[in-house]
Amino acid sequence: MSFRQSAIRLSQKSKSKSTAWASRQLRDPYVKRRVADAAAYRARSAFKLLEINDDWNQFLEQPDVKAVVDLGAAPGGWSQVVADKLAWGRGTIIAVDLLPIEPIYGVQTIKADFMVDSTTRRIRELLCNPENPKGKADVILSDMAANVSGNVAHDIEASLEICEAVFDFASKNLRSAQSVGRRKGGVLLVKFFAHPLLDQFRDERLKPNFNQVHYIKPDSSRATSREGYFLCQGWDPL
Ligand SMILES: C[S@@+](CC[C@H](N)C(=O)[O-])C[C@H]1O[C@@H](n2cnc3c(N)ncnc32)[C@H](O)[C@@H]1O
Repeated sequence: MSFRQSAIRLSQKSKSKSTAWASRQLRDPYVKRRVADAAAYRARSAFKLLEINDDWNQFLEQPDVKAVVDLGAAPGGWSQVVADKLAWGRGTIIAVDLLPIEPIYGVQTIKADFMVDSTTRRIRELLCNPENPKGKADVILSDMAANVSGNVAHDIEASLEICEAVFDFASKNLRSAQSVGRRKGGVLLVKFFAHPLLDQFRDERLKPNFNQVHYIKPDSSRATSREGYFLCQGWDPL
């Protein structure tokens, strides 16, 4: 087959792929809701956080929750949900992403790579204020995901690296259940890609250090995706 024929085949294939994507988008109830909703969230992923928060004792709405860090936040759907739950102005919300985030009232944004030390230092500086002199976070959210490469081993390794870095950050910056006086105080919600190595991460890192750890696959997360979330409540370090 000539190069031209192959190119035509490829373009037909990618056309049918993009048609399939478009028709899936049109059928997706969460995309429909986002388009129809007057308060339109910036991203479909906002519905995942709304669903998880509703299903798990509204952890974002607890009166002692005053500082939230949202990692991998662009375009800002989760931060919009958090700003809403924290009544647009109560407390500190810090959103971090490699990509720019359009301003959201009540949210401070950092455009940087979370995986470098200067970014975690910057987050800590923003968390520290007279009401929160120790600069602790009550909730840390991570929807961070590296670009999918198609190479499963590489993608799993990238997910594990992100989860480890998020856990390390949480271990230094999350308010403990004891200091809040609530068994479920100090919450980490972190996205991962399903693999036995991530189960090991949950068993060795998360379970010994939180009072409760749940595996969550929200209804609004596509069934075909390997993504899941660990919801960890009650930071109680060993
Ligand atoms: C699924 S999107 C997040 C969607 C977001 N929760 C929302 O509701 O709008 C994942 C994000 O992780 C970000 N990301 C991936 N690696 C990152 C890193 N090392 N540092 C900061 N952000 C990162 C990507 O740029 C991307 O915007």
